[in-house]
Amino acid sequence: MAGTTAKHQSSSTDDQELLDSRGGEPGWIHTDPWRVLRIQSEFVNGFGALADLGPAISVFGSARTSSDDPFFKLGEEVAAKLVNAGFAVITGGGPGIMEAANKGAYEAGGRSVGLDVELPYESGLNDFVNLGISFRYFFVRKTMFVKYSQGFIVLPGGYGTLDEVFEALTLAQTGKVTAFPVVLIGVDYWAGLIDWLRARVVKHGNIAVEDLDLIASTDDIDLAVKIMSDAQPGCAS
Ligand SMILES: C/C(=C\CNc1ncnc2c1ncn2[C@@H]1O[C@H](COP(=O)(O)O)[C@@H](O)[C@H]1O)CO
Repeated sequence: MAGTTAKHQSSSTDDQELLDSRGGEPGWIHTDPWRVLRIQSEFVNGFGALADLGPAISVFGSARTSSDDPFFKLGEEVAAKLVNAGFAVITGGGPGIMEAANKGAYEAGGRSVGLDVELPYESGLNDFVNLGISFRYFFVRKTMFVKYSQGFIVLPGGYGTLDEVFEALTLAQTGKVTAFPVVLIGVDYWAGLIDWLRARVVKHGNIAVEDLDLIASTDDIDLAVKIMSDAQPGCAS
């Protein structure tokens, strides 16, 4: 079987120790209040490192995309175009689409940010990050993506990518973030999901039909970058 599944891992991470203690050893439960200090320090480090980043767009997508996949090239190209449009590029700092976007941003001479997370199977920051921060906790890192970017561009991916998409959509739907475009690159890849949202989720009344407008889907990376630029404060178009 391809890939790595956390349940088969013996090494633990701070995230796992915090979250995965159901019915478990009281020792961990008693240390959780103290863990708050460590979590706090992650927020402080992240806020400090990213405070002067300027306009930025996060680019997401599969950690498993290989460099010969056409979406890897698209990830590079869209990141380079974001840099040329005046944005820094933020990714999860890992392999696959993250590496593609960091490569595109780095080679275009832009800020190429990697927000890495401690995983049982370490991959570390890719070689194209020029501002890297490592996090122990997924939820701290996720705050940084939303707080320090003005929109998300999303290439094909799996659970991690879907989590990032739906977090942004939930925050936009509930008004926690405004003017926050989410553009999915790869019309064919995403069509099934968008069809399902329309045919089932809207139909059952679980989202409003207007909530679909929070998502754009295109194969045109120039359009994706334009959507990001047009959503910026002060943009006249
Ligand atoms: C799978 C492998 C390494 C994983 N390394 C990661 N490093 C950093 N960020 C990651 C990693 N894996 C997932 N993420 C986050 O989720 C998104 C991709 O998840 P998906 O399930 O692959 O779609 C990505 O945007 C990251 O934020 C070894 O190859």
